[in-house]
Amino acid sequence: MHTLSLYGIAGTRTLETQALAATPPQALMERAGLAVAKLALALHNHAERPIWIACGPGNNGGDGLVAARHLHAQGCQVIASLPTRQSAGSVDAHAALLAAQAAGVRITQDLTPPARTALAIDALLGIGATTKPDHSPDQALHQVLRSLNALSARDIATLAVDVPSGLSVETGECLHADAVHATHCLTFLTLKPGLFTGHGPAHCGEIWFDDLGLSGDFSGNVANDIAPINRITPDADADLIGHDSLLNWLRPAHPLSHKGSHGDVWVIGGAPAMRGAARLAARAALAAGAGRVYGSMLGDITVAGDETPEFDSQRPELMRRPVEVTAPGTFLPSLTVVCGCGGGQEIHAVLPAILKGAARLVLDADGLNALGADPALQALLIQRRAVGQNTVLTPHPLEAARLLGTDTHRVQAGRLKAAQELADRLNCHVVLKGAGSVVAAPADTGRKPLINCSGSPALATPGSGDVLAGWLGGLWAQAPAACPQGLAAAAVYWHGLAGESQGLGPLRAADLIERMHGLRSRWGP
Ligand SMILES: NC(=O)C1=CN([C@@H]2O[C@H](COP(=O)(O)OP(=O)(O)OC[C@H]3O[C@@H](n4cnc5c(N)ncnc54)[C@H](O)[C@@H]3O)[C@@H](O)[C@H]2O)[C@@H](O)CC1
Ligand SMILES: Nc1ncnc2c1ncn2[C@@H]1O[C@H](COP(=O)(O)OP(=O)(O)O)[C@@H](O)[C@H]1O
Ligand SMILES: [K+]
Repeated sequence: MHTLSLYGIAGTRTLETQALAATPPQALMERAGLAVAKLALALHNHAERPIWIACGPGNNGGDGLVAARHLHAQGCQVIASLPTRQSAGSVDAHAALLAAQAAGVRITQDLTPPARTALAIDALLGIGATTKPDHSPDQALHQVLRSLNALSARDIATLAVDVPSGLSVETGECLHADAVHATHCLTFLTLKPGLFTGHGPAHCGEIWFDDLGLSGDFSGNVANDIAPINRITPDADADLIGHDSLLNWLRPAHPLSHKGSHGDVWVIGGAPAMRGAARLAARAALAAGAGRVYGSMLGDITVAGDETPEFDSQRPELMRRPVEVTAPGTFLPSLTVVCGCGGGQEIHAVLPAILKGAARLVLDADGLNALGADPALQALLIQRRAVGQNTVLTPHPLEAARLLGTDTHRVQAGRLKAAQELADRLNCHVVLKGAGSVVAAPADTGRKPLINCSGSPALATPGSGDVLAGWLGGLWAQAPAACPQGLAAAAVYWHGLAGESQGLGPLRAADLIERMHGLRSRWGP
């Protein structure tokens, strides 16, 4: 899959208005409803059991009613619930209701799903959903949301039309406590950011896309009932990271390359009791392909009592280096620094010199906490870009909240905004981790945020963030002039693919490194 544009409500509405103006009445809704019916048929494994379609009062409900008509025509047992006394809202939705009634679809105000429902279709709310319920009776809406969730909790296929009802397509936050957990989501016209970040991945299941014929068929012809559209493509709100982010990493190395051509990484972290974090980051940098990887442990190493002369006795390739950050010539241009992994309180003392000296810096974990607590360090970070030094911060949501002076809930309620705000405030690149990681660049670069669609809960395991930071450092060392946002995109996508390859259960961090390394040899020529 290639990088794809993501549009929030405003961009989607712009495209929808253009599409509506270019098509005969009801054509778009007919097309959307037909697409829902086709996917529903593919998912419907029990022909003798009913399909329940929960239809809301707007056009999302209209899509559901069109689907109901088609499925009924195919001989399926269809029951459509309209949890409102009003007739469906818009002209198109009203026409869909009349057509479904005329076709003999069973339409009821009974909000309980039929017994033995085999497939549920959530056509309650789409992009017109608001945070403050403005439509009564709310009780009815909640009852249907709960019924849909009860079905999906019993592993009954639940197909969300355009968006799982109650999920914000802008942010991926839940507008309702009972937002639908779909097993499939068929989205229309645009891919939307909220489907891929925050709660989106947990609520959408498998995501399908139908552009309703707007971008033409494979031969470049737009569908014949769509007039030539004088299209003004709105600015996308974000891009979805695709396989093309890996393009530069799928080529064999230059035949004359040597370790000196692959750059150096210096990992600084691993305070007592957290040595493993620095080792994981260093191993990851090495596996990502950095030429030479050095590691420094913070704190008095004799205190730990478990030290060997090597940085990592399991990885003799890694070189130990003293934590000497002020000596002249320390920060050579070939050096990429990964700092913070298990750094503890001790990281604070070395950060000023690192922020002043490192040409390329990945700052993670305790490095971020030190930064959040000290405005002087933030000032040093802000100055870096002006002298050609680049930084990528890799906070998880709590670290991001500390940096922004807010709480995790607020960060998660607006992940794109939070990542962008951090990038702008601190004048650096930011990877906001967690499902649907967001990679933001400072606004003056003109680059929109990216959302990662790879990944799985197999990555929710200690040390996987250290691996990401080290891997990113390892890639950056090999491509020192590359755009940090593109490198971070490659790193999160790669990391996510390795997580997906695990299936169930955690992918322990040391194994994650090997999995990421193994993927590359599998992609190779
Ligand atoms: N306009 C068109 O022709 C097309 C529309 N499409 C569908 O139309 C949807 C958008 O339709 P609408 O703009 O009518 O919006 P929706 O159908 O998403 O929702 C609007 C309706 O829901 C009610 N509502 C909103 N938030 C609520 C809440 N929190 N609690 C209770 N009720 C609430 C509103 O009062 C309104 O009646 C898309 O998501 C898509 O499914 C697609 O079929 C493409 C074509
Ligand atoms: N449920 C999930 N889905 C996708 N990615 C996840 C999930 N849970 C964790 N991750 C990824 O795993 C990594 C965890 O990093 P972090 O929280 O810093 O862990 P640690 O501090 O233990 O290394 C991040 O890259 C995050 O995006
Ligand atoms: K829906």
